[in-house]
Amino acid sequence: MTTVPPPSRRTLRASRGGADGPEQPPDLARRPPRAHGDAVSPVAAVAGPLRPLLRGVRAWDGDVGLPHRDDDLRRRVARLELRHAARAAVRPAGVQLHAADPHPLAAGVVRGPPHPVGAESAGRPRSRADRAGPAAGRAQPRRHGIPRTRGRRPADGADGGLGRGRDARRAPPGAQGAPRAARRPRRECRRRGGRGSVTASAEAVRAAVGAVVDPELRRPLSELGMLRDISVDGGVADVGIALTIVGCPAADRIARDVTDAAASVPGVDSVALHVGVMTADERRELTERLRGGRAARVMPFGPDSLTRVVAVTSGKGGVGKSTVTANLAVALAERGLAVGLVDADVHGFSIPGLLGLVDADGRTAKPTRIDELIVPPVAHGVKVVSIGMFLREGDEGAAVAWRGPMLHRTVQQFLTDVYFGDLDVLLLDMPPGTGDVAISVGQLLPHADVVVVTTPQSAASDVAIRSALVARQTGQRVVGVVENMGPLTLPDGTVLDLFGAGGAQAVADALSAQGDDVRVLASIPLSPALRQDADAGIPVVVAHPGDAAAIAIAGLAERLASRPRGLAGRSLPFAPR
Ligand SMILES: Nc1ncnc2c1ncn2[C@@H]1O[C@H](COP(=O)(O)OP(=O)(O)OP(=O)(O)O)[C@@H](O)[C@H]1O
Repeated sequence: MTTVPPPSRRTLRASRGGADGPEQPPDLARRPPRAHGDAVSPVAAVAGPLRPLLRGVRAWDGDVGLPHRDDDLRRRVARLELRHAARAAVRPAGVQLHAADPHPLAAGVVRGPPHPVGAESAGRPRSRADRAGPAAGRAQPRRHGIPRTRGRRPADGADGGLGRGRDARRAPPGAQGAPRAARRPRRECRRRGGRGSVTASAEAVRAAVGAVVDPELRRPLSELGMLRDISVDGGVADVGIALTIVGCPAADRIARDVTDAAASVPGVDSVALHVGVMTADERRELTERLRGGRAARVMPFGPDSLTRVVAVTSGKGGVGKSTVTANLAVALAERGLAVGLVDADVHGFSIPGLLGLVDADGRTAKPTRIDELIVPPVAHGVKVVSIGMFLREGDEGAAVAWRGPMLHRTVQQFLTDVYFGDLDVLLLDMPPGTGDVAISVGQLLPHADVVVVTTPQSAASDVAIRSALVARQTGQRVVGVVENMGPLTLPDGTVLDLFGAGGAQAVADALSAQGDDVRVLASIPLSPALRQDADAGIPVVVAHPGDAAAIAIAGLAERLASRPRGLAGRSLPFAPR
């Protein structure tokens, strides 16, 4: 993947508390995240003339306003979509986060523009399933009765997806047929030379295709109910799949992986792929399954959750908290953990830019919406959500000027409506200081661990102590202090300590004196490489893993990952008599 440095990332950051920014509605699930970079969505263009017909319909389905209940209208819109898509698959102008797709779908397949979902830089170790290709993800013998160890494990889905534990509810293998109107023309893949006398069975093709992992949902297609009719006739595999939504940003990759998986089955000479779209009922069933039985809008990160929640905070702004958080998230993901990252710095969001989720034109990757569920983009193995992804196109540089209730609702929705799946670690990039968001997060996640970032300077460390004390007041546990922008060793061996030294230790000592023992977890030096990589949207732990700052961050990840979770707020697995 070629990631083009977004030169204007800094200018994209919303200024804190500016007054002229557009007030955004707080209900993110009602906002229609548009396909990334889509200048004019083909679906929107089609649905536009139908708007008057749709008026008065209360329940909206997908991001183009299709009504749930009017099936006839749905079919008409679907037919129009097909016709429109056959004319042109819209690509946005300008440079994209992905290089051009070398395997474009056949004309007529509705597809969105390239999307950084699942975006990976060249240097990032890929998940086991990714590394080995689709065939390697083929159904493995399931092991029953063996307790899962948390900690190091392959990326979501690579080890059986829904079978991962608590929220497991398996989808029926194969899915109901797609409506005829949603059928897409065939994508053909012909193998030269054939496989001699081997005869492929439809079951073998279904197993291979079903094991393909959806790059957004990170679960095998068979468990997501995305398989349709699959048959084999004389070496030709006829494979039907259903995407979750029209214009699914991951459509290209799914189609490619499915075709490759089917073609890898011995005896298959060519593959004819039919791409449809799930019905509203199927989507509803899917979102319920993804929630694992949890009611809509219920936070999955409560005290009994197995996900460790770590809020990264600072007293002062500009100490490198967001940069450290983004790199820490990637470093944890590189260790094989399932990691989510919530950019709770709503006014000063910068996480999308730091993780390469902003393209050269300043467009931020958009989450995919499946009904009420928001599927976050994935960057360097980390599922990311930020308010920057919900701003209207063209508004990315505008200020987010919200007061407490709006901020609270936004953070709450990030935690309830975004589908993170089964996470090992959820990191929150907190705004600096002790404002509304810090208090909201304290209320919503009182069992969270807190890491305090400070520079060595006393001006920063003094304020950092205060923000840690507020976290403690809400019940959160301060697990350590990170010193950033520490002394830098120059090539001639001299040491440049621009911000002095010892600030983090002072914070740790002050907090230990007033409560639990708090240690300095890492000292990250000033690093030109870290700064340049941050501006280019590539975490330094990926771009320059040998840099002293990257090594310090990797050490921080190691220390955090090996640290046991606190039991505060968690119910014990027995009842006293
Ligand atoms: N160790 C470091 N060496 C050099 N530059 C750094 C280092 N850490 C952070 N920076 C740079 O410092 C600037 C501020 O970093 P960042 O935005 O992460 O701070 P922050 O604490 O999150 O700020 P805010 O709270 O205002 O969002 C960025 O330009 C970043 O690249």
